[in-house]
Amino acid sequence: MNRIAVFDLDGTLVDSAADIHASLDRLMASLGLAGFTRPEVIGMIGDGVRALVTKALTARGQPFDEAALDRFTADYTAAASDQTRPFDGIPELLDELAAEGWRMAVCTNKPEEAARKLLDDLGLADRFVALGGGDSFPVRKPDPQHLLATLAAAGGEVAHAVMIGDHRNDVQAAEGAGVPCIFAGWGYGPIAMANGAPVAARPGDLPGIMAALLA
Ligand SMILES: O=C(O)COP(=O)(O)O
Ligand SMILES: [Mg+2]
Repeated sequence: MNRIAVFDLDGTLVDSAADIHASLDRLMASLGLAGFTRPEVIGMIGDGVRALVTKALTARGQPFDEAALDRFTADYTAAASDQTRPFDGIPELLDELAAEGWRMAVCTNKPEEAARKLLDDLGLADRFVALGGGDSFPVRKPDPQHLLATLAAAGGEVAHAVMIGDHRNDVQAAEGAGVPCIFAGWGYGPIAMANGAPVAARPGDLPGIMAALLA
């Protein structure tokens, strides 16, 4: 049996809000616009960088600006691991799953270059057999093809896969792909986004729930 766990990144594996916040506030300051509170930024994470910058500019009454998005993406990619760390219990979880023979992949709406650099900087890159970023394929979460393409790149099969994420986009992508999903209760999305999916309160709860879902 070739069991595979597909993880979301922001709010699931890593606590990345501080670096996203810092980068976004640098962009806003460069445009002469007011920054945001941490809860406001967390509420804008989940749909990728284009959506993030669009929401931020809209909140300040500004139209979308492609050059601003490019500047944000470059700034954030360079700074992605300044303050970002794995959530408590994640390194141990990845060790445990690897020891149990799980293969692991990442399916994130973060741009692939920033996601790869972040996992490299945190020493986690070699844990994952594939990474599907927000710009790796023509579509991204909540489109199930993002998850299915990541699974295919990892050599995994729907029947032996579990998705773990903290946003409705993760739950919807998994549902559309026919993959069971576990909601990361420690992440950025309100629990209501689980929409009936089992909720793990902490990373250490995952192996038991994952095994039960694939039993
Ligand atoms: O970049 C985002 O907006 C969200 O990224 P995630 O899919 O890893 O949570
Ligand atoms: Mg997330």
